[in-house]
This record gives sequence, C-alpha cells and structure tokens, in this order.
Amino acid sequence: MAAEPAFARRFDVRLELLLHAFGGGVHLGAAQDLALGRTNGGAAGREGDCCEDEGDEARGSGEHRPDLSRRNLAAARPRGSGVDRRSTLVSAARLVYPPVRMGLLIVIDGPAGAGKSTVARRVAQHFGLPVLDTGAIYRTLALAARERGIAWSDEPGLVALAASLPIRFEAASEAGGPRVLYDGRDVTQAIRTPEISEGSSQVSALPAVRASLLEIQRRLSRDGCVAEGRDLGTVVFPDAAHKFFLTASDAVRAARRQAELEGAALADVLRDLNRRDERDRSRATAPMTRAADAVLVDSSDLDADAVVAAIVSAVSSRLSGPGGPPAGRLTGRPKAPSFPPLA
Ligand SMILES: Nc1ncnc2c1ncn2[C@@H]1O[C@H](COP(=O)(O)OP(=O)(O)O)[C@@H](O)[C@H]1O
Ligand SMILES: Nc1ccn([C@H]2C[C@H](O)[C@@H](COP(=O)(O)OP(=O)(O)O)O2)c(=O)n1
Repeated sequence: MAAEPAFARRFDVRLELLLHAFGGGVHLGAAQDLALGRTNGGAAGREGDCCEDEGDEARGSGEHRPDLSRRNLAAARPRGSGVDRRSTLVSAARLVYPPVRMGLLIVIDGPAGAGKSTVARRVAQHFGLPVLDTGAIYRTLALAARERGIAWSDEPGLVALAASLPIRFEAASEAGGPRVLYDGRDVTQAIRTPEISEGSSQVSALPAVRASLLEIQRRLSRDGCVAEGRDLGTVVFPDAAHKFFLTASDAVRAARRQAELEGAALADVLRDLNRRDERDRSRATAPMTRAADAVLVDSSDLDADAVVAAIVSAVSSRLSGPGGPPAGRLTGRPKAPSFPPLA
C-alpha cells in the first residue's frame, strides 16, 4: 500500500518523541541536582513535573498509560486514516509501553548481593516504573567525599556535601544499562568498587547523613517507583503497601559478588561483605532490618527469574484483591520458571 511507508515513518518519529519525553529524568524542586530516570519501556515521566503527593490512597490504585490516546494519537495519525489505523497504532504502542501504575511504590530491602538491584530493575520494567537505587546515593556521596578529601567520618562535611550532591539516575536504554551520573560524569562503575562499597557503608552509618538524604529519597519516589536499599520498609517508606526483604545465604551472596569483581578472592569478598552487613545491621540509626510487614524472600536457591516472578505475582495479587495476601514468606520451587503467588 502506498500509504504504509509514510504512516510507518510518522509512527516511528512519534515513538521517538515519546521515548524522549518519557525516558528523561524528572527534575525535582528542592532536590534540584537529583534526578530519577524512568526504566525504558515505562512511561509517564513528565519533565519538570513535581505534583503534590496523592497520599496513600492513591498509591497503587490507578493504572495509567502514557497519553497515547488523544493529543499524541491525533498528531501521529496520518491524514485520512480511520479507526483501523488508530487502533493499530494503539496496539503497537502498547507493545512498546507496558501499563504504568502511577503512584505504585514497591520497596525491596536486604543485604549486599541479595539481588536487590537486579530484581528491582526487572520488577520496575514490568510495572513501567523507575528504579530508586538508594545505595547508589550513599555510594556517590562516598565517592564525592573521597575526591574532595572529605573523610568518611566527617559528619558535618558529608552533610554539607550531601546538601548539593549533583546525582542523576539515567534509565536503561538500548544504549546500555541504567547509569548514575555525578556532576554529569558517568560513575556507574566507579561507585561499585570494594573501596567505595566500604565507604558507602561508613558514611551511611552517620545519623546526620541519613537524615539529610531522607527527604530526597521520598521526593524522588513521589510518582511511584521500585526502591531498593536497607531501611526503606522501616524508615524511609514505613507506609509502603508493597514491602519485600530479599536475602540469601552469606556464601551465595559472596559468590555472586565475586563473580562481578574480576580476580577477587572469595574469602576477601566474603570478609568485606560480612563486615559491611554487620555495620549496616548494627548501626544505631535506621539499621538494615526486615520491616514487620515485609515479605521475606530467600533467593539462596532461586534464580533471578523466580524472584522477579514471585514479587510481581505478590504485588499483582495485592493490587487486584481486597486486602490481598498477608505479609509472610515467599517460597516456591527452586529455579522454577513460574512461581506461586504466596506461601
Ligand atoms: N536470584 C539470583 N540468582 C542468581 N544470581 C543473582 C540473583 N539475583 C541477583 N543475582 C546476581 O547476583 C549479583 C548481585 O546482585 P545485585 O542485584 O547487584 O545485588 P544487590 O543489589 O542486592 O547487592 C548480580 O551479578 C546478579 O546478576
Ligand atoms: N537505604 C540504604 C541503602 C544503602 N545503604 C548503605 C549501606 C550499604 O552498605 C551501602 C551500599 O548500598 P548498596 O545497596 O549499593 O550495596 P549492595 O549493592 O547491596 O552491595 O549503602 C544504606 O545504609 N541505606
């Protein structure tokens, strides 16, 4: 058909624009220098949008899709095209953009190497939400302090640094995984070294540092996200409806971390991991601990697919059922491709 190429071109251009519009970070008023990227494939991020908190009732209640139906479709629809073309466009666009749950907040806490980042990213993709990697904020603060000669024990110095920390989270795209930018510089790898892991644990043990980063985390999550860290279910988002505590045995977590660190000896990785866990769980302020209403997920014998399926299933059934299943422990067949909703 003669019209097809023109239509296809317009469609592509429109999707490009939408990707651009929804893929960008969301700048936030007071936290001017912090921005959160939306996972690619998700949507509904509006540049500069900093709407009022819709409250707990709104969290997880409304399913939204990007505005593909009115203005955008009108612009994308070729002249003279009818309902068929329009519905084709809607269907095709839905393949690109999954349903988005505005205001849905899912929190995943747990120790190092439990799989939080991996799982958070994929759960976020499923629901079309951005990821808030709170550990990356502490890690970037530790890196920035190191570069500026501020000691990891210098609480006032770190608080001053945290007050204007120029971090930006960039969503995953075809070009690569999610990136963390510090002052415009890609520090995604630089903040993952064993040295910065240790520094992030040290700076995060300081109460004033935690306090200075608390509001920023809440503001970044305002429109909904999958947030991962240590104290999200207990301190940062105590009212979150969907809380998970993801863990695995020390040996499994150390082996996973070792696989990421070229040439590292397992014994060294295990020692560092144990030391960091111990500090993170024994500190006086906001220690790493499972919230009473968080669902425990032990991934020692589960692959990432199974963990993602379990969390998606638990969240989905809570969203669809009145009250949903109670908090508890997720179990299932090890390494299973599918997973029962809850034990
Ligand atoms: N359930 C799992 N089974 C096997 N490997 C996993 C699982 N979850 C995560 N991993 C791998 O373990 C490593 C650490 O996971 P990561 O998501 O970075 O953990 P965390 O964010 O909790 O520190 C990654 O290389 C990841 O691919
Ligand atoms: N919400 C959070 C997130 C991280 N932290 C601290 C404690 C952790 O040792 C460091 C680094 O966290 P991160 O989640 O990046 O660490 P892992 O990827 O799990 O190894 O930051 C925290 O105290 N509170």
